This record gives sequence, structure tokens and C-alpha cells, in this order.
Amino acid sequence: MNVTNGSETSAGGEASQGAACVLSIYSRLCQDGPPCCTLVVPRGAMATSVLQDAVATLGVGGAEGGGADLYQLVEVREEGGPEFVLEGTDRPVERVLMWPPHAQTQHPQSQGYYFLLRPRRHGDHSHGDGDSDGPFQEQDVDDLCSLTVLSEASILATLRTRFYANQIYTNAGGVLLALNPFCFLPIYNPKHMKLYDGQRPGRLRPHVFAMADRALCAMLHRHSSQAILITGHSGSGKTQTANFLLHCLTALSHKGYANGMKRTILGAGPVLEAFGNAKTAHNDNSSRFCKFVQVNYLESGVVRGAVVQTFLLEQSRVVCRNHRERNFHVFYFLLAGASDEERQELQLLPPEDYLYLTQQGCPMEEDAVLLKHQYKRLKQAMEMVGFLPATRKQIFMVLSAVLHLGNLSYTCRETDTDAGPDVGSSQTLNTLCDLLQVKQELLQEALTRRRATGALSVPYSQREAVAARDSLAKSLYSTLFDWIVLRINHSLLNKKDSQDPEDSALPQCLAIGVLDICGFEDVKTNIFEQFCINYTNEQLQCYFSQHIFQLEQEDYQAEGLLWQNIDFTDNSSCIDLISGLPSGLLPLLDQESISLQGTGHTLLARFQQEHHGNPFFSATPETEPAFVIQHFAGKVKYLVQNRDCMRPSVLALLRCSGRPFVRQLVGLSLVAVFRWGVVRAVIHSMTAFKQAGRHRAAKTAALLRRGSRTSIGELRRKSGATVERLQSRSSLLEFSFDRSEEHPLELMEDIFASYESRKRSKGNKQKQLIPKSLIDVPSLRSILGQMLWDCSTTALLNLHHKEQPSSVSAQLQGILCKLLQFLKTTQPVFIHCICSNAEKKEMYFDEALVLAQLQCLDMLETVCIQRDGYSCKYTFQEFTEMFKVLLPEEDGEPQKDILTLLQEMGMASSTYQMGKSKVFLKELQQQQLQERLQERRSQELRRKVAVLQRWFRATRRGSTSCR
Ligand SMILES: Nc1ncnc2c1ncn2[C@@H]1O[C@H](COP(=O)(O)OP(=O)(O)OP(=O)(O)O)[C@@H](O)[C@H]1O
Repeated sequence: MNVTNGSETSAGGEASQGAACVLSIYSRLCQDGPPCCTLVVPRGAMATSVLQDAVATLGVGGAEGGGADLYQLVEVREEGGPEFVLEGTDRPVERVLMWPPHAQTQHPQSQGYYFLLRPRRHGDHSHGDGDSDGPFQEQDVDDLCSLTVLSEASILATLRTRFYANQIYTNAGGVLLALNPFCFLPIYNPKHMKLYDGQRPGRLRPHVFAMADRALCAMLHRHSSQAILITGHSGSGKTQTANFLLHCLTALSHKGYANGMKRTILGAGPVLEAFGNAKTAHNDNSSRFCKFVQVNYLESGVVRGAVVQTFLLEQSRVVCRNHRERNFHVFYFLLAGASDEERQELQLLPPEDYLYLTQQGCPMEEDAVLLKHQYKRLKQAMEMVGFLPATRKQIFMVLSAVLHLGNLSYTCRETDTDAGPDVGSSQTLNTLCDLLQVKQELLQEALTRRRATGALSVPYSQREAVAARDSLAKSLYSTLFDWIVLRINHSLLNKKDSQDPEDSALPQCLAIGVLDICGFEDVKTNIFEQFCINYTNEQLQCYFSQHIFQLEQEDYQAEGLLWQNIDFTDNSSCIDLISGLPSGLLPLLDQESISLQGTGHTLLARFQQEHHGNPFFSATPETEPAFVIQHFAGKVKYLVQNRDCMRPSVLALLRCSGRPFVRQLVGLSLVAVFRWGVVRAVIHSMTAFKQAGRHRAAKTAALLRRGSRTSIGELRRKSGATVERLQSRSSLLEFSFDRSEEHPLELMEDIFASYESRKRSKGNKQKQLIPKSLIDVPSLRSILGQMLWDCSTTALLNLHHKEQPSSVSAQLQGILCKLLQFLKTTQPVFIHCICSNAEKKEMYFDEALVLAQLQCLDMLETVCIQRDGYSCKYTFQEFTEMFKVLLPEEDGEPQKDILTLLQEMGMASSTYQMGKSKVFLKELQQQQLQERLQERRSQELRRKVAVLQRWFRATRRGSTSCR
């Protein structure tokens, strides 16, 4: 045994099979003893024996030895990343062999890959995982609707008990509640996925895999598309849940795999996360965009392709963010991980020299080793979804330009004020011109002057110039992000999808859509970005209410209850205020934006003029350019700002860039740019052929002169290789597509590992290009058609052209309209994620925080009884009390008349129509009394409570979140 201080022995009672490996095992609880032991473990040794040796070596097993059953062996891959609890029969050395090479021989904790010895948690039955997942016995605790007593306390207690028993999933009627444990439980391995495959709902414990299976089965049996909607606060686990779902949806895909499709779908996640996620106050890996992934299936259940759609990227994060938050991950990965050569080529500076990264007290104390590793992972993931090195370089060039833009500074001129502010430094300008391949005078002009009519231009004020600079940085970044999404979609395209471009409306085939949207936002300063996010939440809330309401109605009818014409609390008035034609806030915003006289003040004046007296709208004091909206989740104050758009002069400048990639990003029509790319590639190829021909002629002549012969085939092969090299230089065509055999069910790390080993076996070449059949205009049109938004650059950049481009709000409306259209064709499944504690502590249940989230979800707070247009709200506690009164313990009559009770609770206000409600409540009483008389009291009571709980869910306002 080799403890960190020196001694060594070999672990594992099994005969040594294959090479041995040195394992570092850390003890989480060890305060005084050695923090780590190092064991030499044969390849075939099982976790049980390694665990026993580790417990003995670390001396944590008690005086008599033994005690290994109190512990579990956990594999940690990357600090803060997934933890995998090993089962007794797992072989630790085999796990190590899937780690990156640098971690395989030595793995100190500081480098992120190691084993951990930790006490077995309450509820862990065997080594590592839930072999215990047989048919579920205690059906009643799986679904909150089955609780006999429904109260804040009982719901909270149930969730807490389940949480500490590692049961983080609980049903609440048709909604799955998912509590974030902040550590990876052993419930996501392939065995679990198989367990849930094809199981009847309710037979096994609630699980995210059960939801995936439910959606897949429903899709196959009903021949209709399905949707899974994930909601929750920031940091509650939405993205993680979406990732588990996608793993499961691609893994459960029946009857074999669509080759490399799974890897491409899963590889897209890390790429999007690097470019679209950032560290925030709530979450170290917060998604700053909404995502909708549509997995398309053949009728047989095989995955045939996928479409990734993103919207509402938080562009403002590129240039500023809240105190101690970070910019998008990719900047930090790049700056920490780039090689010296890349650093030079991309003209990178140390991170602390970039204003965009250092302002607002932004933390820079990141672990360089971790960031380097993440950079490597990003490059790997980009490779997996088809970006060849040359394309990656172009992407990083643009990122470097965005960072340098932030370093441009402006000073007011003392003389020649007509020339606009002075922009510097000249070194930064030079670097920018080099990176973007534009002329310096033109860049300087575009960043300091606005074009007026004709050839005239007007100088910016210093403030305007800074805004123009930031606007360029944001637009470049968001256009790059959209371009990356488009490219990912190209690699996910199936030939069949591109056959009829005219008929490409969503959905074309059987599909399961997974929607992960940013929750409701109310931050310190809410601007247009928050307005769009909250409007999106309003729309989805409306959909949610309508859908659940419809289900409730069906339930009532099935139960034979006479609850007809029940209205639900709908938020359509708020939606109407925001988007209704002709005078909703968004249409007014659009009108003012194109008006030459339009300013923040004129916009506010119009808002007030049109919506004065609207209960959902209120103005703020005149000194403040803001307005307040009463959303379903609360009041939010929005600041009116000038909207960003890429200035025409800047755009014209970028269109003249000497870098084709930059021209592509800002090109007018993607299809036109694509066609031009093909023409360019053909010209390159022809030139290459000509060159190869000339070489061949020269070589043949030389060979003939020397009297030796080279076969024509060989010469052809050589000239072909030249063409391939040249083709791969064309950024349009250098886009790989991997359709090789699939490994079974793996986590992301395994997928990376398997990708690397496959690559190694193929001589480290990344060579698979998109099949030729997909490099055509119909394919591109098909991708554009399937996406939710109009991703032609005109629309993306909000350009001002003769033909009016669609505005940001019009685009958002278009996206939501398409999304809702799709959702309406589906049978949706809802997952609501709940954050267990704000400190991100492992397995820690903060009751107050969980309760607050449940209240936001309206699970507990109010019961809204509505009938014939009259409504009344009760707290959940009150409602339970009401039930106690309604159903007394002993005699056959209620102890107290329910109406008296309501009056006592102060409910008899003018909005509450006693008469009508009385009829309704009497119906309720009679039914329950009858049931009680039938001596099925407890069973029926449970059923009735469940019915009522479903009923009250119909009126709830849905999830909210404050990022
Ligand atoms: N089921 C889970 N098991 C283990 N850890 C989890 C789970 N769900 C979430 N986490 C942990 O919580 C962190 C935050 O989760 P995630 O990023 O998915 O939240 P989110 O709701 O998408 O947040 P945001 O809205 O800010 O993007 C993850 O990085 C992960 O470490």
C-alpha cells in the first residue's frame, strides 16, 4: 500500500489482470489522518476490494478494522464536475483508463480527476447505486397528489425525506419536480436508463428518464410529436436536466443508432455552453440563452436528425454585467488554453489586459489548469460537431477582435471637434484591423461618425461612440453564436429533411422537443433583454395554464364531477398589453424605432397615452425613463434604452473585410453566401487541378528524363490530396460530419474519451466532411426553414434597409409563434427544477428556499376557486382547514358550514359571490358525504384531495425565476 507519505502495497484480492494502476483515493471526512492514500491496483480489481483497502489504509474503519460498508468509492472527473459512485463490481482502473491521458498515471485532486472515499448516504443500498430500483412499493409518496394531508408542512417534509433518501424526483400530478442535489447521484448510469425503458408510468420511482421514456412511447404509439418543457430558477438544474433527457432520448432510440448522430447531438451541448453560458451570482454555469432541441425520429424510433434552436442570447454580457459576474466562458477558456502559437496568431493579451473582462470587479482568480482543460474539451467538442481546425481559428479570431474592441478608448478633441472623438490606441486599432482585415481609416471613421443623408456624416459624442463600439462587439458576438448554431444544425441534418424545402415547417416528422428557457427575470436594472425574456415566460405560462386546464377538465369529466365552465386565471391581458396589435408595447416600440424623431421619452409618452389606466401597466415618476408591468409572476420595472443595431457604416466596413469568414457572418443572404462559397471552392479546386496538372507534367517529364516511371494512379492520388487540402481551406466546406458506429450509453466524458480513442485508431485525423449530398442549397434552405427564427443576417443584425428588416421584437414574436405552434401539436410533459440550497452545497435541503420556489410555482400558496366567472383565493393551509371542517372525523354532518368558515376567513368580499359558490360547495359537500357513507372514506378522501389538488394546479400561475 502506498500512502501519500510513502509505504506501498497492492490492492485488490483478485488476481492481477493486465497492467496495474496507481490510484489516489481521497477521504472527504478525514480531518486528522492522511488525506489521501495511493494504492497500486490491478486492472481487474473490483471496487469492493479497493474500498476495503482504502478504508484500512486511511484508518477510517474503526478499531476492529472493517467498516467498508459504511463508505462508498466515488470517481470524480473534473473538480465540481460529475461524480460517479462505483458499484462493488465496478473496476476502478477501467474508469481511470477513460480519463484524459494526463490524468491516467498521476491524478492529484488539484487536477480534477481522482477517487473519493465518502460515507455512504442514507438511502444508498449497495455500492454506489440503486439496485434498489425495483417496482416501487410506496406508491403514495411518489406523487404529492397522493398525500392524505396536503399542506406546506406535509409537502415540504415529503420532499425533504425523499431528498435525503436520494429520491430527488417527485411527481406532482403530471409535473415532475426535480430537486438539484449539487452532486451526481448514481441514478444516471446506463443501467438506470434501461430500467426505465418501456416501463408503465408509476411502476418505478419518478425519474427524468421516466419522462423521456414517456415522451418516446407516446410519440411512437400516438404517432404524434412530443415536447418536454423544463422550468425553474437559475441554478435549479434545467440545463443539467435537459442534458440527461437528451442522453436518454438518444440512447433509448430503438433498434440501433443513426450512426454518429448521438455524438453530434451531445457534442453540441458543450459548444453551446462555452459560447452561451457564463458564471453568474446564482450559477457558475448559467445558460444565458433559451434553447429548444428537437430530436427527429424515424417511425421505427431511430434518431434521424436534430435541430438546435437558440434565442434570446444575453448579448449585453459581452460588454458589461453585474458585479462579480463573468463574461461568456469561451473568452476565459481561450485566454488560458491557447498555445503560444495560437496566442501569437490570434494576437491575444493576458486576460487582465482586456477591459471587457476586468470591469465590474469581475473575478479572474480562475484555476488556470481547469480553464486549460476546458479549452481542450471545447476544441474536442467543436471537432465532434464538425468544426475543423481552420474554422476554429476563424471563430477565435472573431473572439479576439471582440475583446480588443473593448480596449478602444475615446477622448474628446480640444480642436477640430467636427472630426468626432479621438479613438485609440493606435496599437489596438492596428490589431483590430489585422484581425478583421479592414482598412484603418474606414474603421476609425465607422467608430466615430454616423452616416447622415447622402455622403454627409455627423460625429458621435463620446458617449455615442462608446455605444457604437459596444454595439459592434455585441452584434459580432451574437452573429457568431448564431452562425455556430447554424453550422451545428448542418451537421445534424438528415438528407431526407432537405428533400422538400418548401414543406419544412415544424414539425416535419415525429419529434421530441426539449425546451430549456431562462426563467422569469427581475434584476437590478431590467432592460429590453429582460422584457423579452419575461414576455416569453408570459407566453409559455399561458400555454401551460391552457394545457393543464384542458387536462383538468378531462379529469373532472372522467370523475363525473359537474364542474363545468370553470375559468382559469389567464394572463392574456398582460400578453395583449405587450404584443397586441396595433398598440401593444412591442408594436409601439417598433413604430418609434423607425421614426426619425423617436427617443426614449417619445416612446414612454406613447406607452402612457395608449395604456393609461391599464391595470397591467404603470408609469414611473417623470424623471425616470422607465415603466412597470404587472406580470403573472410579479411587478417588474423596465428602463427604456436606445436599442442596439449594427450601424450601417460598420456593417458596410465588415462586408469589405478581407477575411471571408467575417464577410460570411455579416453577409446579406446565407444562401447567397453559400453559393458564392461553392463557386469559390470550385475555383480553388480548378486552380488546384491545374496546379497539380502542371506539377504532374513537370514531374513526369523529369521522371521520363531520369528513365523511371510513376503510375498515373499515384499521380492522380497526389493531385487529389492537393485538392482536398485546398478544399479544406475553404471555410464553407470544411465542416465535418461523423456517422460512425455508436458506443452504448455514455456520459459526456465517456463520449469524449471514446471519440479520442476512435480518432487515435484512425491516425488522429479528423477528416469526415459533410456528405457531399448535403452540401447544397436545398440543405441549407431546409435548415433555415426548420429553425425558429429568420437567421438571414438582415434579420439578425436588425439592418436598416429599404425593405424594412424584421425587428428584434418581430423576430421574437415569430419564434414564439412557431414554438407555440409546435407545442400545440404535441403532448407536453412538464419538469420543474428546484434549487435545494443557494450555497450549492452537496445534498443540503434548505427548507426556506425550497418553500419559496414551491410558492412561486403556486403549488402551495393559493387555491383559486373559480366558477361562473366568480373567483376566490385561499391559502393552501386554509383550504386544508376547510377540508377538515368539511369532512369531520365522527358524525355524518360537517362540523361547520363551509360558508360560515369562508366568511370567518374574510372571503365574503364583493368579488366573491356567495350564492353561486354556495351551490358549488354544496355539490362538493354532498359528494363527499355520500362517499363517506359508502365506507370508503380514507381512499375516497385521498382521491378527492388529489382531484382538488389537480384542480388547483389548473389555476396556478406557473414557474418563475429570478436570475
Ligand atoms: N440532477 C443533478 N445532479 C447533480 N447535479 C446537478 C443536477 N442538476 C443540476 N446540478 C448541478 O447544479 C448546477 C446548476 O445546474 P444548471 O446549470 O443545470 O442550472 P440551470 O437551471 O440551467 O441554471 P441557469 O438558468 O442559470 O442556466 C450544475 O452545474 C450541476 O453542478
